[in-house]
Amino acid sequence: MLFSEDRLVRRDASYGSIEVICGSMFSGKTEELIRRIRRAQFARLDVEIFKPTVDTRYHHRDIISHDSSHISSTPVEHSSTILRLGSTTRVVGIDEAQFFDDGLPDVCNELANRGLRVIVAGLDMDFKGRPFGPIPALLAIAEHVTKVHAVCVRCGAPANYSYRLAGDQQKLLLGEKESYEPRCRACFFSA
Ligand SMILES: Nc1ncnc2c1ncn2[C@@H]1O[C@H](COP(=O)(O)OP(=O)(O)O)[C@@H](O)[C@H]1O
Ligand SMILES: Cc1cn([C@H]2C[C@H](O)[C@@H](COP(=O)(O)O)O2)c(=O)[nH]c1=O
Ligand SMILES: [Zn+2]
Repeated sequence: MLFSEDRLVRRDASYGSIEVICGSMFSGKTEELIRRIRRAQFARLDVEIFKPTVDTRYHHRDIISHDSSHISSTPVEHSSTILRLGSTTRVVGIDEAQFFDDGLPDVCNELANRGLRVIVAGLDMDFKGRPFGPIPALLAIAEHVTKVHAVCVRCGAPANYSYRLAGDQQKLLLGEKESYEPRCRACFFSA
């Protein structure tokens, strides 16, 4: 089902909401985040977008999808910095949220309680299939959750796992196709 924004048009509501877009690598999280942000911009709402400074893969500032869509963002070290928003900001986008500290859910709650629409995108699982960073807590407190799927590179089924090709065991390993493959459950666990 396509995500519907019809319920999000009440501009005078005193409370906002949290939306989470999650899934594996290559599942379209960033594309979906950019799509929602662009629609908010078409509605002439002030938007601010953040990403963690640790994600410097493609560009220092921009958020760039695997299909080269891009949008400007502000890299921040710590989630609390996101609270220093402009007073006219109505919509906040956050990409690669799995890399943020555990304070991110509280930050999102505070923004939503101030009346902002908060849209968060991030990996729900790491390369071992374990919940990743603050994403599980965000899934619990979000009003709206969208899980998107890539295409399993082995069998073509919907993929919800990010299989790491490299042997490194540390949680943080930036990369794309040279280091990771989106895989379905069967292909992930039978590797
Ligand atoms: N195996 C795959 N399954 C789906 N999309 C893929 C795959 N490999 C490459 N892509 C590309 O990745 C794009 C999604 O990129 P992106 O939004 O950056 O994903 P994510 O943020 O979830 O990693 C797709 O539109 C497609 O062009
Ligand atoms: C699974 C997994 C991923 N990463 C890194 C690899 C990429 O740089 C990003 C995810 O980017 P995407 O926009 O979702 O494609 O995260 C990691 O560091 N550790 C992992 O376990
Ligand atoms: Zn598969």
